[in-house]
Amino acid sequence: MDFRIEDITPEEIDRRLAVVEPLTDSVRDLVDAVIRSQVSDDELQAAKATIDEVVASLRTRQRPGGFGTPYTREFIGMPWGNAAVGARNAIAPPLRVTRSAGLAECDMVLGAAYEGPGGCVHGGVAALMLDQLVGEAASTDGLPSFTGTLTVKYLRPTRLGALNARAEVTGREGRKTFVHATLSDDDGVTVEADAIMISPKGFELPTGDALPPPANSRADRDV
Ligand SMILES: CCCCCCCCCCCCCCCC(=O)SCCNC(=O)CCNC(=O)[C@H](O)C(C)(C)COP(=O)(O)OP(=O)(O)OC[C@H]1O[C@@H](n2cnc3c(N)ncnc32)[C@H](O)[C@@H]1OP(=O)(O)O
Repeated sequence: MDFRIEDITPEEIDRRLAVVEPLTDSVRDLVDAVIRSQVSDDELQAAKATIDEVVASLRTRQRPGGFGTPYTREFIGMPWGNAAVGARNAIAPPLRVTRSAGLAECDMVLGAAYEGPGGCVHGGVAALMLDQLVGEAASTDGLPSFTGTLTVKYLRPTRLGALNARAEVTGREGRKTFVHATLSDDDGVTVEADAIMISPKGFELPTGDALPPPANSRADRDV
């Protein structure tokens, strides 16, 4: 796993986020536009040529592998490639998670890019959102955890649109943390999940303190 240190200041994090967040938003918009566009085939082909040019320019200098999760010396994480929260990842809705002891919560809007059954959220996407939330709830006491087991129960179809996700720690036993999570629409819970999260053996934070909130967005940095 990539836990590299990047020795940068909070101001430099903000500066980088101010550049990449709008870019990622535009790519997100592009994904949605491609799915829902009703322009002609000629216009679609012209769009492809334009997009290919942009991709080629971005590939002139490229990091090998994934983005990883760099940390500052103050242990602020920058998981900007993360599939649920990453500031540089257009696949991420992105989730803006609020945390308190043993609790993680967020509102989100899942649009056309997250469709499984027609008009509904893909079951794997629902599991992805809940996996992130259980990870964040389990980590609020300072140690990161891996998902060991995630059991997902789909109670009824989740319509695309505005949703809320919530995860709460229900117990701890040695390195194991038990977490219950829900995904809800305006009418109540559509998906629930139970997770067993495991802290890595012998892992200690360099500071010995609780993790500061990760810097996934300028909104997080304002907290
Ligand atoms: C202020 C706030 C700041 C907040 C700041 C937040 C920042 C941070 C947020 C990050 C949020 C990311 C959220 C994404 C979360 C993923 O997506 S994680 C990726 C998916 N998961 C993985 O890839 C995990 C792969 N598996 C593994 O690496 C290893 O199997 C594990 C899970 C680390 C366990 O390995 P291990 O430590 O060698 O386990 P082991 O010593 O054999 O067993 C320890 C105990 O766990 C149990 N156990 C082991 N494996 C499992 C299992 N799979 N299932 C259930 N129990 C198990 C054992 O039975 C044993 O129990 P006891 O005997 O103690 O009762």
